[in-house]
Amino acid sequence: MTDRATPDTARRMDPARAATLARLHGGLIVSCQAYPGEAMRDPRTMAQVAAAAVVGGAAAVRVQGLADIASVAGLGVPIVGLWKDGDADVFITPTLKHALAVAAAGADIIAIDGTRRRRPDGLTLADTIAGIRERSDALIMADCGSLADAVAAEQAGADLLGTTLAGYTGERAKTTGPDLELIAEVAARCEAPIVAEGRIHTPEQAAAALAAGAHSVCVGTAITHPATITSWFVAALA
Ligand SMILES: CC(=O)N[C@H](C=O)[C@@H](O)[C@H](O)[C@H](O)COP(=O)(O)O
Repeated sequence: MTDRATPDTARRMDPARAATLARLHGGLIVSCQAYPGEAMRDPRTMAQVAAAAVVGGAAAVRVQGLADIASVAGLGVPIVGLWKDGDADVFITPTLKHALAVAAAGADIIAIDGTRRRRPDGLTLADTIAGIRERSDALIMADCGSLADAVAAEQAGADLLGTTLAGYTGERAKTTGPDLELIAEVAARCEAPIVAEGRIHTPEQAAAALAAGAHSVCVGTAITHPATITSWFVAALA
């Protein structure tokens, strides 16, 4: 059985990147994102939300947009950065150019679209990862939507495999909670550490994601999106 705490990929890594990976192991990544037009969409607000998450024990934060990434520097935890751009299917850090900008803004881990879909700049995922490696020391997290994506992303050289896009690409049903089946399938097939992400709404679901084989767990909405959380309560009262 693979020792997922120290997979081969981490053993081959330089010490700084391996240390960042080790800090995430068994930990909670809190995704702090506000969406276009929302009241909390302000880098200062997101930095305050991220700071509160760190006080609560977050092992890392995940933030969207170059200004937000820069605003969380100095929190003392690794930053997973992404840049959502465009209306096409591939919108999470869709191109090499976006990825390099995310690294330059201060991300320790660049979250990129990790699917097998065509990317807007025409590069393959492997080309994109190679281009990032040439110019940046950041770790690379592939946001995947299926087992086939995860297998391909690992082959392309991703350091972390996220289940972020499960239920959003048409390859998997959108489960009510986390896609635990996918986490287990990826854990059985891949050696790279898995970040369980997407629709994890309770501490019990977070623990179940780890038990299914995830290396770490990323929670967004249920911690940092008050409009949605409020709507859950309002719906329960109806
Ligand atoms: C699909 C997509 O665009 N996911 C985004 C990725 O960064 C975010 O909108 C999610 O909030 C994040 O993945 C965390 O997931 P959840 O909010 O379900 O805990």
